[in-house]
Amino acid sequence: MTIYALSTPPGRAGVAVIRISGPDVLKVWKGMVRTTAGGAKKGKQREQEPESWKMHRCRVVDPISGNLLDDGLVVFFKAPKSFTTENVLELHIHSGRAVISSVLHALSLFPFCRPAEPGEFTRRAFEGERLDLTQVEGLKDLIDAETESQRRAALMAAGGVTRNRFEELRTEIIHCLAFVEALIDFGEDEDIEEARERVLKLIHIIETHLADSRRGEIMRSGIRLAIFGPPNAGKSSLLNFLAQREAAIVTSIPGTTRDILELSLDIGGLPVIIADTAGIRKTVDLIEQIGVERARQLVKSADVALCVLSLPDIVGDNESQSSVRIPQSVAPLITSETYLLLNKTDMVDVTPERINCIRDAAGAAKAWAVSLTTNKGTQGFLDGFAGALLKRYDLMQEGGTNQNEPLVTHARQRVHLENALQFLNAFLSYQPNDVVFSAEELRYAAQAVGKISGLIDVEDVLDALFRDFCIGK
Ligand SMILES: Nc1nc2c(ncn2[C@@H]2O[C@H](COP(=O)(O)OP(=O)(O)OP(=O)(O)O)[C@@H](O)[C@H]2O)c(=O)[nH]1
Ligand SMILES: [K+]
Ligand SMILES: [Mg+2]
Repeated sequence: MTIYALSTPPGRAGVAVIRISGPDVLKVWKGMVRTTAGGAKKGKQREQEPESWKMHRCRVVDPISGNLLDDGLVVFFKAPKSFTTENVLELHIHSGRAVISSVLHALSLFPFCRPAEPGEFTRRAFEGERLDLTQVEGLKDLIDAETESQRRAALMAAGGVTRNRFEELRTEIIHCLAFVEALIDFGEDEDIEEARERVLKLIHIIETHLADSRRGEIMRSGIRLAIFGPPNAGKSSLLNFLAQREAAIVTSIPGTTRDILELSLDIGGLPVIIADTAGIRKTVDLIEQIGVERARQLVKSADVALCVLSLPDIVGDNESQSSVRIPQSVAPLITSETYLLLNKTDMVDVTPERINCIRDAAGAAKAWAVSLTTNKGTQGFLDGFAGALLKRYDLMQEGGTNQNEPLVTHARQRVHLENALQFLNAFLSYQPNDVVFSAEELRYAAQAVGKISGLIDVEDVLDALFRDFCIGK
């Protein structure tokens, strides 16, 4: 069936693109497109196949009445060199409600045409093996990308870089398998050691990919950042500063924030889902108790935790570390990965040495000092905090290559990769003389990685590989 859909957002704009894909695209061309190219071609247009991958100036007409619907441009993509691998036609028309609906209505008059389902063009691209699943995921992520880092990662996946990296892993497993199968047929015992060493290396590579702290998945969905601390430290003031608007209520009454308030922000090009929480303290107020418990849970489950402390409340008069009083209620939530924001420097200022002292006393990763009312130090904090997040999540920033970018960006990919790892470990657990059974494990491992792309059958590749093998190896 030939399918069609408006591929641009509906509404008033310069241009709308209607995409048509399927076996009968040329019939649509003949019925609705009148190119305005002059000369000899004019009369022949109805019979000839249009020149592919070229913009043609055209009039778009109703296929039955021949009435003019709009004036625009058309491109024909000849199969298989099109997005869907089928014949594709793109009508570039004026983006107005009536223009679009008249052209869509005209398309519906063809008995062989129907409106496309959501994602159907991409599905056809997958079925035509134009895209594998990692590219389909990348394409979806590209459309959803809201920050620079998301755009870059999605583009890598959509462009096939991710696909190639998984394919390299799979090819290496298949090489190991081919090696073991050759042993079964013509085996010499020493060779099994070589196969085991190659599998060990592979295990190491896959383990490294899996030990990425879920960076790729976190970057795609957004880094979950929890702001926490004692009441009145300035947590909600911080949220408002980061959001650049009065999103949360700020008052001088301790216990103002009770529920969790979440916002999505872009910090240094990274997607961050930031949460303001209730000030953590012992309280008899039932509602506040629930808020405090929610805050504790959120801090524990967040990707990044930022503790806000009020300087006048925590420092004594003398400069020594022993004079720092980290409130009992928040101290257990501070870990070596927690960031500290020391607020209210307008009331008590601190030297950089003193900041480091407090950071060490609290056992935190990094600390900055600011005044959220006067804005002193806030730009330095923002730069430093963004830098710390970039270092933690986005290796591309540090003159990195594609190889540094996390390979796994979807939970689905992780599951298959973990399965592959199990099969490879199972291969090693066999006695060296159990070659026949252990080979099966390699086959499963290759299949597990193959499921990530969703395209290829292991047998096909094995056949192709063996064809290139010479007897004796
Ligand atoms: N002097 C001074 N006061 C500040 C500063 N930042 C915030 N405050 C004040 O501190 C009080 C508490 O601020 P909030 O932002 O509501 O503090 P919070 O941590 O969200 O408080 P709870 O929601 O009650 O836990 C308010 O009166 C703010 O105006 C600062 O840098 N200097
Ligand atoms: K408050
Ligand atoms: Mg608050």
